[in-house]
Amino acid sequence: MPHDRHAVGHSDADVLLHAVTDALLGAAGLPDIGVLFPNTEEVNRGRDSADMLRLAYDRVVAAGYRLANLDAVVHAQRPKLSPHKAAIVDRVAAILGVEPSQVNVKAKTGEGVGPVGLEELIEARCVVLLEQIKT
Ligand SMILES: Nc1ccn([C@@H]2O[C@H](COP(=O)(O)O)[C@@H](O)[C@H]2O)c(=O)n1
Ligand SMILES: C[C@@]1(CO)OP(=O)(O)OP(=O)(O)OC[C@H]1O
Repeated sequence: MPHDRHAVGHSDADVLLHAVTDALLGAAGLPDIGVLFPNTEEVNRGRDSADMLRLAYDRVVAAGYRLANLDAVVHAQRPKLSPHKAAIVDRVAAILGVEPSQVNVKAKTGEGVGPVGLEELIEARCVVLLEQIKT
């Protein structure tokens, strides 16, 4: 999405995909993204977060779970996410190989105050519901 700022990270710093990744891993009782993909390893420099999300979800499935649905919120003063929400949902669903109806993405400004409102950072939170894969 075009913007005059960018997030800083060791990987590609995709805040939303990292939140989704950590929520999936956490719900399955697995180690977090920083343990699976340490920021001390060169292989993870500039790494595509979609790739990490895919691998993390493979771990979740291997642990016996699959996604029922997820709900994420991006806290960002700018840019406006609304025009892009459907594309973001479709992209997250495609990465995970699930239906777009299983993915919900919301956005909140910081109402102009605090680190989000002053555009010092953006953050994302995500909750997921997993179901056990019946064997
Ligand atoms: N980066 C953002 C932030 C918010 N929105 C949408 O704007 C509406 C109002 O947001 P408030 O934080 O003032 O409640 C709301 O519908 C958000 O989804 C956005 O698109 N992009
Ligand atoms: C995934 C990693 C890999 O470098 O990426 P970062 O962009 O540093 O993102 P963050 O979520 O702060 O920490 C986890 C890192 O291990």
